Amino acid sequence: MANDLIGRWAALAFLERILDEHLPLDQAFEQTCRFYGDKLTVQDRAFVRHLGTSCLRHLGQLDAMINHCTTTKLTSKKKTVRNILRLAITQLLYMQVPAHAAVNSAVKMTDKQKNSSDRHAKGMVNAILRRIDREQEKFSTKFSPGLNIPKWLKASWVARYGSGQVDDMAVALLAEPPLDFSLKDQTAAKQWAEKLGGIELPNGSVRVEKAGPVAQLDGYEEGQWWVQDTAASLPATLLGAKSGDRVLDLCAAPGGKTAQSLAKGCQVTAVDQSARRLRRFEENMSRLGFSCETVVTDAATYSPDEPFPFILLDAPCSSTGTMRRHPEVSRMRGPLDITALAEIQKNLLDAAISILPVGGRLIYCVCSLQTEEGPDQIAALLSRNEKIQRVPITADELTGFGQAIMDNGDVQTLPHHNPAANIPGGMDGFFISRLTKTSD
Ligand SMILES: C[S@@+](CC[C@H](N)C(=O)[O-])C[C@H]1O[C@@H](n2cnc3c(N)ncnc32)[C@H](O)[C@@H]1O
Repeated sequence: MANDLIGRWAALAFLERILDEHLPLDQAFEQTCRFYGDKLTVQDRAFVRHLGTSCLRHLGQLDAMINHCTTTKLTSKKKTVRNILRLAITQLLYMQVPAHAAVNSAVKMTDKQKNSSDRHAKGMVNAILRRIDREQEKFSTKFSPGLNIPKWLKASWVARYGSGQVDDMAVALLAEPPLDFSLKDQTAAKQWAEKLGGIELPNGSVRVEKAGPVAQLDGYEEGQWWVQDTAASLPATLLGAKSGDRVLDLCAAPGGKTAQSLAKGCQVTAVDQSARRLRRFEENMSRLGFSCETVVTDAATYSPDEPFPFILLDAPCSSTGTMRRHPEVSRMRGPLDITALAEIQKNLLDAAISILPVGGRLIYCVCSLQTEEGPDQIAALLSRNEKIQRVPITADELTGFGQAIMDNGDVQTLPHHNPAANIPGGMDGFFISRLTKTSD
C-alpha cells in the first residue's frame, strides 16, 4: 500500500460504521471510500474491504482473545482501542500481514487517539499483539469459530440443527464465499463457466472462486447473467412456471428471481413496496434486456385484476442465511427483530394466499435460518387455513441439493451445504415451501 496507515484508518472507519452506526456492509464501505476519496488506491480499497470483512467474520474469536490477554475493560469508552486491536489481530492471524506492519500501525493509531487514556493504552496494545504474534499457533486454534455467532443466535440454531451442524456452519461462515451467476441462457452454462473462469453447478448456475469487480466481467454489459447465490435461484425454479405463464413476484426487488422467470419467458408482474428498490430493479432488468409490469405497493394489500396461477413470495426477513456474504447481519439483528419480522411474514403470507386461485402455486421463501421465519410460518399457516396444502419438493427436482430437503418436503439450505460433493464454497441459507390452494 502507498501509505500503510491510511488503509488501516479507513478499515477502522469502515468497521465503526457497521458496529456503531449499524450500516449494512456495502453502504458502510461505499461511505468510507467516498470519505477517503483519492487517498485510497484500488489496492487500498480491496485491503480495507478484506480487512473489515475478515474482522467481522472473526469478531467473537477476536474478542475472546483480547479478553484472554487483558482484564482492562475495552468497552464503550475504549471501544476504538478494542477495534484497533481487533483489526491488528485479524491481520496477524487471518491475513498473514507481517507482524511489524500489523503491530506498529496499531500502536501508532492508538497513539493518535484524542483521548489521553486511550493513548496510554498503546503499551497494552503493543504487549497484546506481540504476545498473540509469539503464540500464533495457540491463538489460532484455542478459540473456536462458534464464538463468532452471538449467543442468542447460536442457541436458536443449536435448537433447530444440533451442535454438530452449527459447528460446520460456523466454519463455513469464516470463508470468503465464491460468486454464483445465473444465466439468461441456461443452456450456455458450459460456455459461461469457461469465459468467467468458473464451474458449472448442478442447477445451471456458474460458480467463480474469485470473480473481481463484476461490472468488468465478460457478459456484464451485454446482460448475459446476473449475480445470484445458487440457493437463491432455487425458489423460482421450484415455482415451476413455464413460458407464457403469468407469475406474480411479490417482494421482487432487486429482481434476481423475477429475472429467472423472465428468462423462461413468463409474463411477470413485479411488486415491491420500495420505489427506490424498484428503480434498481428496473436498472437491472434494463441491463438484462428484460421488461415486465412493476407495481410499487404494499404486497399485504395488493389485489390484482386477474388471478395469477404462480405466486412467489420472497418475504423480508432477518437474512441470517446470508451471513457468508454479510457477516454484519448477526450484529445488527436481535431476537425481537425475528418476532417482528415473523408477524410481517404472516401477514404477507395470508395476503398472498387470499389472491392465489384454486390449483395455483405459491412459493414462500426467506433467506433465513430461523425457525420462526420458516417452518413455524408454514406450520401455523397450514393449521389456520385448511384450504392450503403443501406440494412437497422432491429430490429429483433438486439434483445436488438433496441434503436440503426436509422430511415434510420443504427445503432448508445451510451455509455449509455444497452444490455437489466435489464443489466447495457453500451456499446461502434459504427456507423454501411450495403450497397450493385446494378450494375457495
Ligand atoms: C428479500 S428481498 C427480495 C429479493 C428479490 N426477490 C430478489 O430475488 O432479488 C425483500 C423485498 O421485499 C420488499 N418488501 C418488504 N416489505 C414489503 C411489503 N409489505 N410489500 C412489498 N414489498 C415489500 C423489500 O423492499 C425488498 O425489496
